Amino acid sequence: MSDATPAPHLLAGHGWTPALDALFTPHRAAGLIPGRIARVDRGRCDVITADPVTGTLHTLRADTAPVGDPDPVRCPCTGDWAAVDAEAAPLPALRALLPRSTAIVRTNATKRSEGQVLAANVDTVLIAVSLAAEPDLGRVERFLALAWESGAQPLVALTKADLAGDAEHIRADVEDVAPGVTVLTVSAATGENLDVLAACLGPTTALIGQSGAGKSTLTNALAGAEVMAVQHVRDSDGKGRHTTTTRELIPLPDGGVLIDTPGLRGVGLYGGAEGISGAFSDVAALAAACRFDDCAHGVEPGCAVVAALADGTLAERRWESYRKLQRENAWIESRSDARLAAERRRRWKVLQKSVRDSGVVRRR
Ligand SMILES: Nc1nc2c(ncn2[C@@H]2O[C@H](COP(=O)(O)OP(=O)(O)OP(=O)(O)O)[C@@H](O)[C@H]2O)c(=O)[nH]1
Ligand SMILES: [Zn+2]
Repeated sequence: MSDATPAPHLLAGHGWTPALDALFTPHRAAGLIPGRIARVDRGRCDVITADPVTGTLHTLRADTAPVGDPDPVRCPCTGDWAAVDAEAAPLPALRALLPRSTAIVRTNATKRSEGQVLAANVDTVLIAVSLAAEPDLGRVERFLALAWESGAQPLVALTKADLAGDAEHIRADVEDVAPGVTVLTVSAATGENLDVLAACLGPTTALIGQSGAGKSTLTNALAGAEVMAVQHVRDSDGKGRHTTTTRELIPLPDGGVLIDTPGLRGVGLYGGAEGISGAFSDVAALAAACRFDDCAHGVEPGCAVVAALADGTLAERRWESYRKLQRENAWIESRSDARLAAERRRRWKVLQKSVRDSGVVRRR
């Protein structure tokens, strides 16, 4: 090195930042090393660490028990940064998790009042929606609310564009329900827009969507390698189905990492008030323009929502979709663990903000 600037940290390509480095100081003093969790399964995880002597990255198999928590939302997950005790015996162990900047949390599919973290410390939430059939706009809105709630920037990829008759027309419809979000048509089969998509990704991107949306195929296309198993269904008997079951952190050729998540059947929001406001910023703006602050958008005079529904500026379908998500959120927030989790996320956000405001800025 001819100049005095320090070499970037070996984990910089995996999202390590000066802000995280500052947070890590006490752990470094305790002889621990930083690592990013690539996958978690049954009390163990794969954690990516850097060896400063050899200048190479290593994936360690580590024990997650020391950072286990009765609350599943606080348990280690893909994307978390951990303080790793590499010398622990019989195997390396996680000693602490760094505070999360963002987290995609949905309600657990089996225990509805419990949260499940799909990915942590994500900058971009890439929502894959297949164009093989007409997209369900309500489901797209639900994914968008989940994405906005995480604290990361959503991005929509309409996949399998090669199979759609009028991809541009559908894209315009989806864009209408996604204020503030870029919506791209892509095809892993033809390569359409893959370069544009790659340029839109943040340092860490999590890919979410329904099973069969083409997430693993897109991951492979973006990674430029066969890193994920793709569904191959033998036509005769429907057997031989391989779908994504674990989350993996995959480095991308132009820098940054991608987290593929298992296909989601249903997306239950988990403390989604901010997410719903983000996904429905147009509706929130209308509601703010009503004459009365406590307008119930029914019979009140000067209701901007009713006026927008009457003149068609706000679609009846979208208004109903908004109200449905709000009702669902009211129910889930009435559950104490969800409420506690929402409070905790607010505290994380405040902490992250104070880290950002201290002048050490995250790469965007
Ligand atoms: N024609 C076409 N087919 C595609 C494209 N991308 C994916 N597919 C097909 O869509 C099917 C599902 O793709 P996957 O990548 O396995 O979908 P997934 O979202 O990862 O599914 P899960 O792992 O179950 O969540 C496979 O048969 C792919 O070959 C595309 O761009 N064009
Ligand atoms: Zn109103």
